[in-house]
Amino acid sequence: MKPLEIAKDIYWVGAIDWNIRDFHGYSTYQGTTYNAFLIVDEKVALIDAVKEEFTNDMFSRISQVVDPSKIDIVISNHTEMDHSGGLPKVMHRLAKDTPLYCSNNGMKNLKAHFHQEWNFQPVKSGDELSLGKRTLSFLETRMLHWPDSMFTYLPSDKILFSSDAFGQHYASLERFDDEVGEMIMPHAAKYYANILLPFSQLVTKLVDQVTEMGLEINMICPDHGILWRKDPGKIIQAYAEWAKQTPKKKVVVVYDTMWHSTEKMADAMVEAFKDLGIEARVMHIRSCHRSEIMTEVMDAGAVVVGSPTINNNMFPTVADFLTYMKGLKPKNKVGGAFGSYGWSGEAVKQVNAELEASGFDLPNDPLRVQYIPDGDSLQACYALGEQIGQALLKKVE
Ligand SMILES: Cc1cc2nc3c(=O)[nH]c(=O)nc-3n(C[C@H](O)[C@H](O)[C@H](O)COP(=O)(O)O)c2cc1C
Repeated sequence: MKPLEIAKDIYWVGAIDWNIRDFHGYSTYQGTTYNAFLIVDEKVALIDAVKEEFTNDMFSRISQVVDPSKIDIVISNHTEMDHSGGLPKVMHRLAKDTPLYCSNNGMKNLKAHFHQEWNFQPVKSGDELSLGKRTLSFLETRMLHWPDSMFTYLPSDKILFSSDAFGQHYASLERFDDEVGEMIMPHAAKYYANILLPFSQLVTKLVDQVTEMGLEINMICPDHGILWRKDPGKIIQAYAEWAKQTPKKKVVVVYDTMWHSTEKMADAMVEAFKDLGIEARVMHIRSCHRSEIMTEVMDAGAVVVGSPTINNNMFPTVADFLTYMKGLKPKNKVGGAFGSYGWSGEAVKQVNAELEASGFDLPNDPLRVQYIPDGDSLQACYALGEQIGQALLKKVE
């Protein structure tokens, strides 16, 4: 468990969580890392900590650089437990009056988490903190993605410690973008789609602000995954693009089914998308994790959702997905609802209402088919696919 010197006297002292597969409902099929950083100057500063159960890994790495009890300053960029969980053990090892720098909301949230009277030193955008030869500055990034979030910037080395922004859930021995190459981008996109998407307007503002400030950046150090040193501008540019939510000529067909009738309807609609030259992703909800589906939804111009009726309701997995998607507030999308039923058929209307409440453009009435679709019903599904496809093409023109 060695630390890694990422720049002179600046060390990655985080932890690798190879085996986590579910991160608050987000599928992390390649694990994740909790990145913490140590700056050794006249004063020694620790930026962020790790998830509670990885605290000993972090201490072991820190110990190879300095005695952990010699840390003079602790900085918390974000209160969420995957970064702050280790803080009580850290603070316990340090002198009682060791300052803990965080945003004002960070102070409130840390108090609400740990109920400790640490020596909080709340900071706001533009505040500076000298470590000796180096000086840190702070930039509040409220609601990206919590009220307490902030960045810490080190102008002398042009390093931005960006908290959760620009992160990815990806466990590896490699620490840098140039060591892993392009394969990291889908992980970064998934992270954006599932964590930052609802705050896209703020992302756009932040990117503009950073550009206006002329902040020079040689390296971005997020709190998860690999660090961006080869081309940090690339991930900033990707965020600027994702934040626009420009609809693509692509439709995501999301459905569940008990006896394949709703699936048959989905297949007929997909034929229409194919004939219109529209890219389609077909995702059966119990085969695809909701966070994978959201990654596909992010750049799609249309999402059509199918559900059979079960006990006068939509299928529970469909409700799960719709609730999840609604919270992530995707924008600029055409929607549609369809599904099979037996006798009362409430599901399709419910799905349609949820899509409407989530701000989708719904060019058509929802389509429901009793039991197993026949040729005419499949024709109707094809026609619905055509109409949704046309509306999508109009949107992306
Ligand atoms: C446990 C169960 C409960 C059902 N409840 C309803 C219901 O309340 N109202 C209704 O219209 N159909 C109900 N159905 C019938 C299904 O909606 C119907 O079989 C439909 O064709 C299933 O579509 P699927 O093959 O896509 O799952 C129910 C079916 C099952 C198995």
